[in-house]
Formats: sequence, C-alpha cells, structure tokens
Amino acid sequence: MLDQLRKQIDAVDDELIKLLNQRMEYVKQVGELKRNDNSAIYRPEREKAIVDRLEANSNGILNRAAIEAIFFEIFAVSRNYELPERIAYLGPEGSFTHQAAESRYGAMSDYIPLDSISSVFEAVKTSRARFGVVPIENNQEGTVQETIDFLALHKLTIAAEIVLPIHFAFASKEDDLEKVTTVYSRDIAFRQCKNFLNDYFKHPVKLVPVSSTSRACKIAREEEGAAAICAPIAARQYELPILYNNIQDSADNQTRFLIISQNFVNQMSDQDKTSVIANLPDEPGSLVRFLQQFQNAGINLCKVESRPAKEGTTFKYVFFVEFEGHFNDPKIQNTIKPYKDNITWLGSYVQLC
Ligand SMILES: O=C(O)C(=O)C[C@]1(C(=O)O)C=C[C@@H](O)C=C1
Repeated sequence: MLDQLRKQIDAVDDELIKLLNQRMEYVKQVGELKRNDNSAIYRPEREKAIVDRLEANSNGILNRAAIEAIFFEIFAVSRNYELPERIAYLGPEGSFTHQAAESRYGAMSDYIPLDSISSVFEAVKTSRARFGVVPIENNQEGTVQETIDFLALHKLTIAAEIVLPIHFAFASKEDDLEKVTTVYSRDIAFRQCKNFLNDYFKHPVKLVPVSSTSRACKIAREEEGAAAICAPIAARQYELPILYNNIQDSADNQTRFLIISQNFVNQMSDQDKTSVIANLPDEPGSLVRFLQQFQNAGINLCKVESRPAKEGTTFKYVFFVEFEGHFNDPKIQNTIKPYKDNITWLGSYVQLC
C-alpha cells in the first residue's frame, strides 16, 4: 500500500518538476523583457494576484496559507533567475524579522542580517542590498518609532508590507520545568508571555532580558538550568528543543514589517495602501484641515502618528500618515493636491492589514 502510494507521489512529482521547469522558461523570458526596459523584478501585486487566483481555483486540500508557503518559494526562485536579490534585515539570524523576510523571499535568497534598523536603511541606500526588511508596528506594543524616523530621513520607498503572527516558544535543554532556574529573552517577550510564566512556574525563576531571542537561545544552549522564550525559527537554528509552543498571552499578536527599497513603484491594484510623511504649517487647525480632505473624499485613514521634526531646538512635528488607495489614483491625487509641497510619498503597496 505504502509503495503504491509513493509510486503515485513520484509520478505527480515528475509532472510537477516538468511544469516548474516550463514555468521557469517563461520566467526567464520575463526577466529578459524586464532587463530590456529596466523595470522592477519584484512585483508584489502580481504575486498577490497569482495567489488570489490559485486560492479561488483550489478546490482541494490546499488553503491560502499553504498556497502562499509553496508559491512564495517559487516566486523567490523565479526572481533569482531574473536577477539575484540580496535582502538585508534586522537581525540577528533567527529574529522575527528574519522569519518575515524568509516568508516572502524564500530560503534561497541571499540574506544579510544587520544589528540595527538604521544599518538596514543604510544597506539599501548604498545598494549593498536591493531590499530591506524592518518591523514597523506590533498590534500589542505599538509603533517602532525608529522605522518611521528613518523612512522620513532616508526617503527610501516602501515596496510591500508583511504581517506575521507572533508565536513565542519556550525552549530548553532541560526536560523538566523544575530544573529551569533562569529564563532568557527580550523584555517585550516577557511582557507578552506573562500568563505562561505565572501559570507554569511554581518555583522562583530569574527572568534575564537580553538583546534578542536568538541570543537567549544561544545562552540557553550552553548554560545549565537555562531556558529561552524565543521565535521558533531561533530555537531551530540553535537546535534547542521546544518544550511549549504558542506561549504568548494573546493569540492575536501580530507584527507588521515593511520591505524597503530605492525608488520602488508598484502598479495600482484594487487593495492598495499609501504611506506619506506630512510636514504641515505650524498654525491652528492645520492637521484638522489636512485630515478633513480625506473625509471629504471618502478615503479611509489607516494610521496617523506624530514624530519630532528634528529641526534644531524647536518642538515641531511631522506626521506619518497611511491611507487606503494608490498614490497615482486620480481621487488620491485630487485630495492631496493642495498639500503637494507638504507631502513626501513613501510608497503605495498592497494592503494586508
Ligand atoms: O510576472 C512577473 O513580472 C514575473 O517576474 C514573474 C513572477 C512569477 O514567478 O510569477 C516573478 C516575480 C515577480 O515578483 C512576479 C511574478
């Protein structure tokens, strides 16, 4: 029975590899066309349209998550045939940002882990990497201010967003919780796994904050009585056994990441979001009048955040504003027309959250 099933699987795989090779032949031709007119290799809106179509047509076992897992790898291989891509991300290896980057660029891309958000921006700006992946907000903890400040400073563009459910794991070489005396992790992870720590530890245990959950795994692998609260990808990387998965208090814990690039322009789709920095006059009603334009045009705002303008010693602010729609959409163009000198466009990309 098993032999028979495996024979059938082999036959399907032979078909699949034939079809994938055929797909890559077409991809190579697309790559040549793109090289001729110097257009972007990475086209997130096209990838999304393919996944949407496959999900609608899939009347078998594969759901959207499975289709994405398979096809994002295929797209990553395709893009590498068209032009090898290098992706910088906020490291270290095994971080949630690494996991986000891999979820979009697959296992085959060339990755550079960097130790700060500013270094990721720098790597993209100096063309050391074609794309950079940085966190922008967590739905429990709020905004990563640094990312907004560097977006305002460097004028790089946002090519796409990634939304990743944040699952923490509890990993240790110890096979019994009684033997665990110290838990290493990031502050934010301790905050988000309070219930687990309260419910599972009846004896005193030391919580030691470290710079990353990968570092927590590294220490936990070497130290007796130690454990780490970490991203599952980090535990795997350090071969640290996972004792409990999904130990975070909230099942809805998600982080949103941005893919940044130089001068990246997506084509319009029907699900776009636009991010801008608005530098408005410092006078009564300035922000209200600006936002009123969006209400008048029926454009939904997704995020408004004020940040220091960092102009000398003054206490002035700029606004990071996100709204639904593509910058090139005539409706958006009309709405922001009176503000064209006050706005820096950061990107229009397919909206995932
Ligand atoms: O359609 C394109 O523009 C392609 O380059 C092909 C392809 C694909 O594999 O389907 C690859 C990369 C792009 O990000 C989108 C799609």
